[in-house]
Amino acid sequence: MKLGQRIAFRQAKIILFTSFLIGGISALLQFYSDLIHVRENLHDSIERSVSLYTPNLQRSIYNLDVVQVQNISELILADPLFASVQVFDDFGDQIGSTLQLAPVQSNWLTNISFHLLGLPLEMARTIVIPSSRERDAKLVLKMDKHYVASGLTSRAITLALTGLISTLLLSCILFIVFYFALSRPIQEIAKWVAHLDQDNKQQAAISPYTKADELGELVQSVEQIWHKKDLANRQIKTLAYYDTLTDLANRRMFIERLEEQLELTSQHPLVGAVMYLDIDRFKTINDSLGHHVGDQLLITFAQRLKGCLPDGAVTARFGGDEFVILLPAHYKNEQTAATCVQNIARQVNQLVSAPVQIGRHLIHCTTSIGLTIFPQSKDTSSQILRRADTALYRTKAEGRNGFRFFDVSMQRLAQSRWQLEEGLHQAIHRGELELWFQPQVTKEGVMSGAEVLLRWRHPTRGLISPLEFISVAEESGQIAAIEEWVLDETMRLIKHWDSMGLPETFRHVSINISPSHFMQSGFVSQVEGALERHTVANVNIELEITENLLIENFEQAIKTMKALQAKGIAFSIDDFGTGYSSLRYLSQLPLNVLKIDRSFVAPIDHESDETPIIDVIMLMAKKLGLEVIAEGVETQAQRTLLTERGCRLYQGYFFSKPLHHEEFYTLLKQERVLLPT
Ligand SMILES: Nc1nc2c(ncn2[C@@H]2O[C@H](COP(=O)(O)O[C@H]3[C@@H](O)[C@H](n4cnc5c(=O)[nH]c(N)nc54)O[C@@H]3COP(=O)(O)O)[C@@H](O)[C@H]2O)c(=O)[nH]1
Repeated sequence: MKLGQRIAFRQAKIILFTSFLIGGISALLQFYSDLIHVRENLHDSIERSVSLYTPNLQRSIYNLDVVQVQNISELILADPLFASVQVFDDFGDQIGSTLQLAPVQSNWLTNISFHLLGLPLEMARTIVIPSSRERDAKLVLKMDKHYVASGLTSRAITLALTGLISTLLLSCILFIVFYFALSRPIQEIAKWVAHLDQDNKQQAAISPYTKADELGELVQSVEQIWHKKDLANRQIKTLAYYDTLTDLANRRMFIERLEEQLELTSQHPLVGAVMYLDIDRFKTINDSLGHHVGDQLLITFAQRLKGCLPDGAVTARFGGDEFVILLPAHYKNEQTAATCVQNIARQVNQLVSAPVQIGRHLIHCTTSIGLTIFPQSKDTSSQILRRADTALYRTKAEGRNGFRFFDVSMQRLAQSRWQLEEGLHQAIHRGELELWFQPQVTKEGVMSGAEVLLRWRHPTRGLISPLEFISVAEESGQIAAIEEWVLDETMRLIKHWDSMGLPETFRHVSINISPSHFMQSGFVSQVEGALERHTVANVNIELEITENLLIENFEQAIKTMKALQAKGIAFSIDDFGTGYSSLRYLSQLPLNVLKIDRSFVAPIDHESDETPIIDVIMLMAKKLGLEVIAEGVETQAQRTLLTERGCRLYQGYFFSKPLHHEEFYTLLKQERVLLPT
């Protein structure tokens, strides 16, 4: 900072100016009062001298005693006030005169002082002579300018000097007092604040001023503001680099660390690894048990992960249930890295699979992991992450709860999956989704209902099976929108067919519902909305759900089912027999139909004896008062056996393959018996 800008400098200037102004004014006042006083004294002295000698002078002039007159003149001149004395008689003749022998020459200072005193240089006094009638005698006195003014001049000089010295002294004292009381503390506070601004924590701890005055309050306020700012800074840093839910690193921090590792591997022949993982069926757990339970599960998952990783590993959460682990480049070669990473992944799979108690829910979850080693040629952080993510998808596609290393063929699969996901976003709006129906028939071959099966007529790839895109829709969160379209479109079609006429034997239509969609909070109102938009009078709507969904989310499922049952919706369990449902569970659910899974029907032809399972299913259905439908019936032998076991409804290629809705309606209108001849 420049000297002129400093408070102390400006303060010194103000003090000097003020002291000089006040000192000057008081000196002038003092000088003026001295001037009045000196002037009065001079007048008195002159008057005294004149009045003292006037009677003798009068007498001497009257007596024409020239010698005496001269003597008196000299006596008057003895008074240093006068430079010369002249006496004139009543005839105007000078009869006495005297003057100083060596008068001191006056200078400009005495001239000014004399002028200020306001005295005439020469003054004449009348001396009355009693005998003379015509005129009076006269005493003419000339002032000694130097002597008369010297008192005032020296007084003025003394005043000016003492004023100057006292003003300078006062200024110095004031400056020192103000400097130590104000300027210096302000300077120190300013220095302290400047260091605070550089986030200097040590500096913040040393208070520069502790007195309990306004500056002390200022320092306290600054300290409080700094602490708040420091806290906010730390919060911003935490938000920028950490995941708030789990306290793990976030994507940004992970990428920075990964790039540091890439830098390291470019200089040293070392190998590291990245693990990409997610919790299997997390979306279903989250949607069905609520976000609070989902959050608790993520926190527990994060803690378990941290507990089983080696020192130096960076664990991050990228969002949702996506976790990524960086194993730093410590390994000497790819082989060692792969073995270690594999062991860690196995450990993670095991640890995570231990059940988690959250409130009253005991949650069993598993994890899928994708692994990759780095560096590979011209690796970047995003390429490494993409490789690990691709390997994760492979793990999921191959049945979840495990781990896979990335290989090149996965890249192609990931590419095509990504294309599917992108295309699905547009499929509804572009009218690429189609409804197909597969007849469900009685043992007499009469079509009593149908299952709605979705198809995607892709602009370049042709007809795509739901087997290919339903899992993509589930994983990318598009399933609810797609199935909402299926619900709405099915009911619209049924209403339309009903208005054109439907066979009386055709009584129900079943629609597949994905578990993650079924467990969403808005599901009931979605179905109600579709029912309201398209009142379907003569055909029952049946929703097909899977066993595992019911077991995992029993309370929520039962609530949803009951709400929809009240609106006339029926429920069937798809793929029955492949899950773990018990009689106790099933008896509590508002179910209507059990669908025997294709995997129990197919072996009938190969003489493998699955009939005990079919018998048990039939028995369970009977006990629970449920209808049974066998799916995947392809041969007469299968049909015969199922009929013998008491099954009355069938679905399968033996009767009809799924048909485009227009073709299906044509078939339906024919009211044909669907039995191959
Ligand atoms: N969540 C939703 N899932 C849906 C929806 N639409 C279909 N799907 C499910 O996709 C899976 C594959 O369906 P798809 O390719 O249509 O296959 C169905 C039938 O074509 C097939 N089938 C029927 N009979 C036979 C047969 O005799 N042999 C044989 N090999 N296959 C046969 O089975 C599928 C129907 O199975 P299921 O639903 O279990 O009754 C499938 O799992 C569909 O559920 C949708 O809108 N949402």
